Amino acid sequence: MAPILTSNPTLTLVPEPLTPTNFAPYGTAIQSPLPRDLSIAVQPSSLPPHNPAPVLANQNSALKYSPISPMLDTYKNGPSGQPSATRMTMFCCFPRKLRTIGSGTSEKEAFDVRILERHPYTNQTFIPTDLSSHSKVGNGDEEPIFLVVVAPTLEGETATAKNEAGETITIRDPPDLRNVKAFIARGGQSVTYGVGTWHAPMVVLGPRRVDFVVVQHINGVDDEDCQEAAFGEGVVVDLGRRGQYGRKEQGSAKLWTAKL
Ligand SMILES: NC(=O)NC(O)C(=O)O
Repeated sequence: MAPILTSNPTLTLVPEPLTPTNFAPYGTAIQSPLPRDLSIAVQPSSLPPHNPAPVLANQNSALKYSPISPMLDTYKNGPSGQPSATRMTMFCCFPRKLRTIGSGTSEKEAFDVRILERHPYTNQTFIPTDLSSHSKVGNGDEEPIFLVVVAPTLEGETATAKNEAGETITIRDPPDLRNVKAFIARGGQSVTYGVGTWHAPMVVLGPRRVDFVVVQHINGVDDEDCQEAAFGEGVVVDLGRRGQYGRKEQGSAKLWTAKL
């Protein structure tokens, strides 16, 4: 069981659409730099500048962008000195249960963030499989989305928590629970959590399961592979009206329809 932090903040988060820019402080948001309707491999020089610049590959039938996200391994800084290896895993993530907040016409759905975790010596990439990058809006036929919840690290600080045995322990470099952020990601997007970035276990929202290929490093020492911090019901993601997952009457329809 994850240690439970003794401080219990109250915070309501309205998620933003995930973009490479707004996620940059926490890692990398990966998405195609090309418009969806580009169906021939054009000369790279005819495209807007991009970093990394694309090159033609695969008998000129592909545009290759490399590197798109780093694969970082800092286990050499871990106390055990245990060697690490690159690991590819599949996480089959089922839709999460939501809670109703408000009442009557202002009734909304909400997700309670009750736990954050981090990988202090590796970054970690979640790549959804079987998710169309063409998310539809509407009842019944919409694609699932996933919620990416992250918190900055209070570097060099400690927080008090209770472990399973009820003992008081300290968590080093704990999450800054006053500055948690939530992002909505959709098909066509992947996410790399930076080394040591606090994040919620993957949250899939919508009608069906999403399977993710996950790439990271691992050395088999529990506390070096994954650290967790649990807390009470205070951190809530406001997902808007029922079935809309953050899509509001105006403006935030962009959550679903934002172009790459
Ligand atoms: N992010 C997530 O869903 N899970 C992990 O980070 C994990 O390693 O368990």
